[in-house]
This record gives sequence, structure tokens and C-alpha cells, in this order.
Amino acid sequence: MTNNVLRFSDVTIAYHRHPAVHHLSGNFPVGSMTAIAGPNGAGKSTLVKALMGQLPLASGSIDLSGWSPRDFGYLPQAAEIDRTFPLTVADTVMLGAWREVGAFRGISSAVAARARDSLSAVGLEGFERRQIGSLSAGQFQRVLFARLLLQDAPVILLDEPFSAIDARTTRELLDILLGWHRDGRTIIAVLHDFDMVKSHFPQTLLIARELVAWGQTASVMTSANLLKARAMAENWDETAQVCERPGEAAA
Ligand SMILES: Nc1ncnc2c1ncn2[C@@H]1O[C@H](COP(=O)(O)OP(=O)(O)OP(=O)(O)O)[C@@H](O)[C@H]1O
Repeated sequence: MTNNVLRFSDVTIAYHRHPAVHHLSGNFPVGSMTAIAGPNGAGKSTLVKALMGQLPLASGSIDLSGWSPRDFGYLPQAAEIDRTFPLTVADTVMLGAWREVGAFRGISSAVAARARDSLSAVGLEGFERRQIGSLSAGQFQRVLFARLLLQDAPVILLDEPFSAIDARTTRELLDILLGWHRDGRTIIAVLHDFDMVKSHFPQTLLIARELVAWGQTASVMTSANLLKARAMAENWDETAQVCERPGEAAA
């Protein structure tokens, strides 16, 4: 484990030249567990997608300290996953091992055994042959956590991992997340549940297109900062264009 960080330097990310994240600087220390919080439309998912290399930066840079997004485990928002595709639970979990297995090679018995262990760790023993389309939202989220367990990544990004999930499943999946943190992995999770953020996430990045606060959760999630985030989101000009020069305010 190194003391490296995932460092954002003056990052702006835009859709059709309208900034969704504006001039963000700061870092996620390796081994930290950070919640990304903020109002709807604050740029949280956009930030995670940029970390995954799925969106280009309009300006600024992200230093991954020698890692690549291929080294990251990623759980997108449930709404972005197509469950109509005819995949079994076993197929879906096994995708977590694609880097070891490759596109056209067979699954070794060791990988298959680890996949079974991962399913059992999320309480889904015996579900291997079920089609993913037939699972409840909570069961499917467990499958995706099993895939992350198999992937064994040093950095794990999760976008609203507990939305539409019942309390018991949330508690069990949160335990897995806390275990990853104890193992020294870097955890970054977009979360709407402020009580969970305050109880379980040592670090928080509070964003409303622009940075509101980033650091220890107790000093970030204050009433004053939450009010500020709300006001910033409400006053954001959706028609603003990206700056022509780095550091210049949006027009
Ligand atoms: N593909 C896209 N094309 C154009 N605009 C987009 C796209 N995706 C997101 N946006 C816009 O970027 C802004 C930030 O969206 P983003 O999804 O990152 O916010 P969020 O903080 O994750 O919101 P929520 O909490 O509602 O999920 C919003 O104004 C959104 O409409």
C-alpha cells in the first residue's frame, strides 16, 4: 500500500460544453473511504464516470497515481444496467474475473471456486443458474457486490449502491464495504443517505457542481455546508458554458 492519492486538479467536466463539475481540486488518499454527497444534479455521477475514464475532461487533470480505470471496481447506478440481457448470476459474477480470464479463455476451476465463494459471501449460494432478470433489486445488487469481491480491486467506486435496497440487504452490503476499507482498499461511494455518510464514512466530498467542502465528514457535513450546497445547486446556471481559459469563471 502506498500513500499515493487520486488527485483532481482544477477539473471541469461538461456535457455539450455545459459544465456538470466545475473547477474541482482535491484528492482521495489511498486507503480512504469517502462519500460523495450533494443535491440532485450536483455532478456526483459525472465525477465517478470521469474517474472511470468514461467522460473526457473539459479542462484540468486527474492523476491516478499510476493506476488505470481498469484497476478499479465500479458499480454504476442501478438504472444504467441492462438486466434484460440473458445472463445468469454465475456469468455476471464471473465478469469480475475478466482480467485474469481474458476474452476467449476458459474459466479455471480456481476462479470458479472464488466466484462461488463470492456468491456465498453475499448470501446467494444456489443462485448460480438464475437469470439476472428474474432477481429482485436487492438480490441483483448482491450479485454485483459478489462480482466486485471476485474482482478484488484496490479502488472501488460505487454510485448509489443502496438506493431501492431494503434495510437488511443495505446492512449486509455495507458490512462488505466496511470490510474492504479495513483491508486497505480505497472506497468512493455516491450516497444520498446523510445518516449513513455521517455514521460510516470517515471522509466526505460535498459537491454542488463546484466544491463545497472535502475532508473529515464531521467538518464537511455541517448544517451550514449543506445549506450552502443547496443554495449553490438552486442558483446554478444550467446554460453556463465552460470557461475558455482554465481558472476563468463560467460565462
Ligand atoms: N449524458 C448527459 N448529457 C447531458 N447532460 C447530462 C448528462 N448526464 C448528466 N447530465 C447533466 O449533468 C448534471 C450533473 O448530473 P449528474 O448525474 O452527474 O448529477 P448527480 O449529482 O449524480 O445527480 P443525482 O443525485 O440526481 O443522481 C445534471 O444537470 C445533468 O442533467
